[in-house]
Amino acid sequence: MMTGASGVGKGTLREQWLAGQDVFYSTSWTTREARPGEVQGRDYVFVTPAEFLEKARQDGFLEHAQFVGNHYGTPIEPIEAALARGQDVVLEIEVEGAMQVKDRMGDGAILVFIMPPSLTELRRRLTGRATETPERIEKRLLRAREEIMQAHAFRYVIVNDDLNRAVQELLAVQQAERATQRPEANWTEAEREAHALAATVRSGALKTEALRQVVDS
Ligand SMILES: Nc1ncnc2c1ncn2[C@@H]1O[C@H](COP(=O)(O)OP(=O)(O)OP(=O)(O)O)[C@@H](O)[C@H]1O
Ligand SMILES: Nc1nc2c(ncn2[C@@H]2O[C@H](COP(=O)(O)O)[C@@H](O)[C@H]2O)c(=O)[nH]1
Repeated sequence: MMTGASGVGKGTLREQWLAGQDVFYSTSWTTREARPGEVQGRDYVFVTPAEFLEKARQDGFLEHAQFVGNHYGTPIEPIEAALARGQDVVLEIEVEGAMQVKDRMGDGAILVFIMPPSLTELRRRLTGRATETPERIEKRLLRAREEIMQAHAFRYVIVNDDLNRAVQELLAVQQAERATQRPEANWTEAEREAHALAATVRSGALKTEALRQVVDS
């Protein structure tokens, strides 16, 4: 599961990371307006607040959260169906929902936080994407500061400065996590290399001071 601030590049990374892979990407429900070019059922299931709240009342979400004035949630049924088919499931969600997944699934969920190189760069990316008003960009950046300070709660932290390197790190995490389900003696050389690379992006040694430097930069 990928989490991190809005505009850090989660969607961009996900497209490159999962290209050609047989995994299930969970399409979220949201109450926000569709942006030009977004397609109902592909980018999101766009619903009214009443429809969203009814689904939540029926326990139809694995997690759900409010983000800058809108509801977002991961519908549980498609995930259960994908897991029953034996597919790995990928979520791309904000931090409050990611915390809910962590609480609910424990070690069963592989949690990756995507970190921006700096808040200045995050602002540049949100502005460059041109999907939000200046006011909404400021609200998303405020939320980003809180989200970044929680990065250490996730198993891996990958900095999305160089996109290609970040994709390689995501692939390594995926390969390493799959390998750890088998005895180490049976790992291939590629799995050993992936494990070593994944170890460099474990969140274990992350200090609050380092997170503060990102939000102040
Ligand atoms: N490594 C990178 N270097 C420079 N620009 C990047 C990089 N990764 C992504 N971007 C750009 O940053 C912008 C935001 O990326 P993207 O939409 O993938 O973010 P996101 O985290 O999925 O956002 P949201 O959570 O709001 O959906 C896009 O314009 C994208 O092209
Ligand atoms: N908790 C959840 N967060 C989600 C979900 N789907 C997307 N998101 C995150 O919301 C913000 C804003 O998204 P945007 O499309 O309006 O830019 C971003 O961080 C998304 O990753 C979800 O199902 N649950």
